[in-house]
Amino acid sequence: MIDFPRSLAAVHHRIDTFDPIHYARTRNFIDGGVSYLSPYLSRGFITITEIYRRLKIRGFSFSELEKFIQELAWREYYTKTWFRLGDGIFQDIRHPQEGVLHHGIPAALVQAQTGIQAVDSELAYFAQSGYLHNHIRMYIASLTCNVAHYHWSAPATWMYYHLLDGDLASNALSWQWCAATFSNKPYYANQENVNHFTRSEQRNTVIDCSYEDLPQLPVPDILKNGVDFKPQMPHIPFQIPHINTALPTFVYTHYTLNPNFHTGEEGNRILVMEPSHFRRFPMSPNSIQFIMDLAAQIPNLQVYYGEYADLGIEGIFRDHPINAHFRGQREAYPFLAPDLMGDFPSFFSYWNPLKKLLEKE
Ligand SMILES: Cc1cc2nc3c(=O)[nH]c(=O)nc-3n(C[C@H](O)[C@H](O)[C@H](O)COP(=O)(O)OP(=O)(O)OC[C@H]3O[C@@H](n4cnc5c(N)ncnc54)[C@H](O)[C@@H]3O)c2cc1C
Repeated sequence: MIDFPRSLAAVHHRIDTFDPIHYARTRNFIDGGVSYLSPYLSRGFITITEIYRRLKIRGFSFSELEKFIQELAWREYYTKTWFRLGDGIFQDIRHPQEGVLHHGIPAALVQAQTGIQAVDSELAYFAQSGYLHNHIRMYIASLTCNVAHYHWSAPATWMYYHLLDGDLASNALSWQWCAATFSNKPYYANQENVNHFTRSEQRNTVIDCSYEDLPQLPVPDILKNGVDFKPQMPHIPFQIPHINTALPTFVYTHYTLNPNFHTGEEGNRILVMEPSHFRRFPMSPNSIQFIMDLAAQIPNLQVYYGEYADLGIEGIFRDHPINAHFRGQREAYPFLAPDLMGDFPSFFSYWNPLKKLLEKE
């Protein structure tokens, strides 16, 4: 099981030993050279800009970095879409999901019994690991939305709950991309594809057929039984933070938990975890513990489990859709190219101009 260390030094070490060239060749394989940086990115503990700078310092050319930066740009694109649409990302974006027969989650997912060994072996310890390879996430979404015809929303909530890298934009929009409510066609993977990228040789599963036949399949019996998802509410001790009103207050959220934020400046530091948010978008005890462990790396950070408005302060914080309702001093979100503005209706309408700017640097 992959380890996610909590210290900033360990995260820097992970970036500094990452091989973007090997990544470009192998990222789609279950044993490929992926970065395992997503939990830190989702929590804002490191930013894409910081990663990019560290890789540039190591002397990689843009073409050597391109595949990895392009993947990071997907995260930026999804974040930008969240800024643009707000809560609209939690509904079918372009058009309703076609052919929906079920709501809820296939019980086979929760029980790790889809019959597809490469998927089940990852699902079996997903609640402990808090991580799934991107291709496994895509297989799960294909199976759930396009083979078993469940609406994407409840399965996305279940996956988000367990992921240490849970990011509402990357999550909802990736599910919507697979379910074709945010893309042009549904994503399908058959057993041959699963076997290739997971280095397995399984046959006779519910998806062991051609790409012509896969969309026509009746819902496999093993995926018919749906369950409702019953998350646990986080247990975070309620504490009224001590605030020195003579000093500025730096406000963090579980999406903007950056140790470099106004580092070295004197001030109050408060991580705001809003119960109203966690009731709507629950996270597992493991994910909450991960947030607490990262928060502990920031000196003098007080954890406040309560509503921001009830603090009665106007803090200084990094702009993010999660804190759209905060009052105070909003500082720019650290995008790779802060001046690149626009609506970007598709990923490539964002990536093409971004690539041009980065190539010039
Ligand atoms: C159904 C589904 C749900 C997902 N839910 C989340 C989620 O809640 N949080 C999350 O961070 N990512 C999510 N992803 C995207 C992606 O799977 C993870 O970011 C990636 O697997 C994280 O592992 P890594 O850092 O080792 O990836 P790497 O392959 O090393 O990628 C590096 C970084 O690029 C970005 N990236 C890579 N692939 C994608 C992608 N397909 N979409 C968006 N960004 C990408 C991420 O920031 C990632 O950390 C989801 C994908 C799917 C298909």
